[in-house]
This record gives sequence, structure tokens and C-alpha cells, in this order.
Amino acid sequence: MAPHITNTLANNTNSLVKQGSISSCAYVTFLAGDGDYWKGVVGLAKGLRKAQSKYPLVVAILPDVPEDHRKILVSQGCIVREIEPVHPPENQDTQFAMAYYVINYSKLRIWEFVEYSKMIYLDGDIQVFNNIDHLFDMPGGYFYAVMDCFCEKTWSNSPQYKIGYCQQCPDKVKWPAEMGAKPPLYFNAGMFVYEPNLSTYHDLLETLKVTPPTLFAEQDFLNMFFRDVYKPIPSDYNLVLAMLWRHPENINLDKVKVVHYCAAGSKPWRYTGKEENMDREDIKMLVQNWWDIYNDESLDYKNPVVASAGSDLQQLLAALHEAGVAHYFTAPSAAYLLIVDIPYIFKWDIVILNLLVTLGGPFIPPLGSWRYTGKEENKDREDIKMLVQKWRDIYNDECLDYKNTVVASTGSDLQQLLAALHEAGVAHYFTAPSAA
Ligand SMILES: O=c1ccn([C@@H]2O[C@H](COP(=O)(O)OP(=O)(O)O)[C@@H](O)[C@H]2O)c(=O)[nH]1
Ligand SMILES: OC[C@H]1O[C@H](O[C@@H]2[C@@H](O)[C@H](O)[C@@H](O)[C@H](O)[C@@H]2O)[C@H](O)[C@@H](O)[C@H]1O
Repeated sequence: MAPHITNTLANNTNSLVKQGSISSCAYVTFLAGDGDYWKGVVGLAKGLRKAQSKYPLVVAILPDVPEDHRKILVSQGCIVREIEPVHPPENQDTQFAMAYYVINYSKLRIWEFVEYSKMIYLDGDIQVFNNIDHLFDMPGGYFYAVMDCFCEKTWSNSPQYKIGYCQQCPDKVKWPAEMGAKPPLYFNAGMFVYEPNLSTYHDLLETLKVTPPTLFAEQDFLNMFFRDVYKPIPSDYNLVLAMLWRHPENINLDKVKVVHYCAAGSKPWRYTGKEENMDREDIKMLVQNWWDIYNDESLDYKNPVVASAGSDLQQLLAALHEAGVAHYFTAPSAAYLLIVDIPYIFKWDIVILNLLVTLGGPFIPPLGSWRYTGKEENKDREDIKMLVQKWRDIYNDECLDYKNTVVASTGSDLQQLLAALHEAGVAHYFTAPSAA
């Protein structure tokens, strides 16, 4: 029986997380079909781990991605999210640069991932060799991406290609005044920094319905849609390989952080070296660098929680506690109250107090402050009265009530607990037939 993939469980969870989500960041990529692009995604997941990124990798997958590929992605720590395809309007006249580019419109679904405040999209044929987490700190409200290049023959029908103009070297062949305004800056859609937003998402889909498809599919569409808020970032963040032979003056390989294997024949997991430019020494080195990460078992995902937990909830909770992401108490009723990822120790103290009060556990404060009558021996002392009042002041202070993404997932149902933890991005797991 194929493993049950978490995205189904996560989607069915009563989304404790979504109700109280705090703003957060993540990388996101896109995977379609039953071909070999999953290898690119695994390489990307391991590359981000090697670059010690703090953020998870979400994989937006189309329904046609097979279960075994999904399982591999989850086992590599990816958060797998199934999306529905997005189809452009029918247009018989459109010839995409590559026939399969039509599937890339489905990337638009990632604007719906509003549990994240900011995301960096990366194609599956991209590798991150150096940490780029700092891109999440750039000012909000803009669409950041690297400029593409017009020198590839697939642009041959464009006015810029016909006169030899390229935004990568605007002074080499200047844009002639008689041709009107220069074309707006144009980005490669294989990598971009954006902010998920439902209003933008709906605008994108509505605008697409009345936008005839063009040569570079969703890349053209995104350039048109975000033209007024597009901000170029250095090519170090998305080296479109063809830049190495079209505009070498603009590239310093020592500074490149992100490599985009989008030139024909450059996909590392399919590389033969036979296509044009693929026998270059720099290409061979970049392909080898990709394989070095892909084959590095030390970069495989090791979840400290699931790996050590087994099926026993106690073990899991102890592992969560050990991993420092969760704290829990068992109560006489054998219900579990789990508090995950409490940011402030102060709140933690209060929460413990509230929990212990609620649970009536073995740690009941000696004073039994909520039962205080002052009648027992020594209980009429002023210092005792003051301490009991201080306890009540805190207990009754609603501003100290706990607010977290995954709070008090009660009940002993492992599935619900794991799904809530997974949804919160603090744990990844999948169930196997043995329920291990
Ligand atoms: O069969 C495919 C083709 C494309 N993709 C995804 O779509 C992205 C863009 O396609 P591709 O990389 O081939 O475009 P390029 O940047 O090379 O023009 C890929 O990186 C993958 O993330 C996929 O998952 N399966
Ligand atoms: O569906 C259109 C695709 O368009 C882009 O690929 C192209 C494009 O950038 C050309 O301009 C380059 O010359 C070429 O090398 C490159 O493959 C994106 O990388 C890809 O994710 C996807 O959006």
C-alpha cells in the first residue's frame, strides 16, 4: 500500500494552524508530470539544506505527480502541496517556445499560499549554492527577479532581437528613438521573490482569462502583470546559463549564488554534454557541482522527531520535546496537551501555570490559589493573601492568554497531532503500512 502522503491529512486537519498563523517565509518550487524533474527538486531541497537556509521548501505539485515521487519529496523534508492545473485561454495561433511551457501557467497557484507572508519561487532546475535567506528581508510590495536576455534565437520574432538590442547590454546596440519607448525590463520567471495574496491571486486568474498565450507562456504573462512593481536583482541570484556565452562580461562565477540549468541540454540529471555549448568547462563544473550535492547523503533530510519517534506517541512527544520544538504534559486523564514552539519563556511560564491549573496535574501549586478561602492555618497571613492575589492577577489577565500556531492539540490521536505539526511546518512525516 502506498504511504499516505501528509498533504491529504494536512488538508483535512481542522487547520488549527491557519486560524492563528503568524507571518512566515518559505521557498516554493513547482513539479508536474511523472518524468524526472523530481530529481531537480530533490537536488534543490538538498542544496537549500547545504546553504543552511532557515526556511522550508514547499513543492506545488500537479495531480499527475506519482505517489512514489511525492514520497521521495516528503522524505527529503519537502512540504508537498497538490494544486490544480491552470490553463491559459485557448489560442490556436500560439506556438510556445517549448510545447510543455503550457503547464507552467500552473505556477500561478502559488499566490494562494497565503499561510506564508513572503516566498521565493525557484524552478526545479535551479540550484542554490549559497544562502539567499536575506532576500526575504527586502522591502515588501515589489516583485523581485533577475533580468533575462533577448539574444536567444527563440526571441527571433521580437523587435529587440531583430535589431540586436538586449537589456543585458543596452549601450551595445541602443534602442532607436524611432521605435518608441524601450521595452520594459523583462525578467526570467525561474526565480522570483513575491508575496502570496488572495486578491492578487484572483486578479492573476481573471487577467489570464483575457490574455492570449505567448511564446514564453507564464513568464510573459508575469512580466506583463507585475511590470509596475518589478525590481531587478543581480544575476548572482539566478544565473540563466546562456549568459555565460552571451554576456560573459556581466557574470562573475565566484559571486554566483543560484544557478538556473535552463539552457538546452544543461539539466544535470539528463546531462550528456552533446548539445551546443554543453562541452564548456564552466558548464561541466556547474553540472558536477549539482551532482556533488544531489549525491551527498549527509544532506539527506533527517527529521529528529519522526526518525526517533516510532509509532509510540510518548516517544514522539519526548522526541519533540528533545528537539526543542514542543513541550507537553500528560494528565491523569491521559489526554495530551501539546504546546509547540512557544516563542517567549514568559508566556511559557504562564501557559504552564494555566495548563497545570486546567489539568489538575501533580504539580498543583501548593497554595491551591483558585480554591483559596483563608480559613486554613496560616492562610490569613498578609503575605499569603498578597501571593494568592498576585496569582489571580496573572491567571485572570487575558492578555497573557496563549497565541500560537499549533496550540494544545489535545486528544491522543497521533494522526491529528502529526498533521497539525506538519501543517505548522515543524514536523514532516508520512505513515507507512506498518504505522511506523
Ligand atoms: O515536465 C516538466 C517540465 C517542467 N516542470 C517544472 O517547470 C519548471 C520550468 O520548466 P523548465 O525548467 O523546463 O523551463 P526552462 O527554465 O528550462 O525554460 C521546471 O523547472 C519544473 O519546476 C516540471 O515539473 N515538469
Ligand atoms: O514557461 C516559460 C519558461 O520561461 C523561462 O525559460 C526560458 C526563458 O527564460 C528564455 O527567455 C530563456 O532564454 C530560456 O533559456 C529559458 O529556458 C523560465 O526559466 C521558465 O521557468 C519558464 O517560465
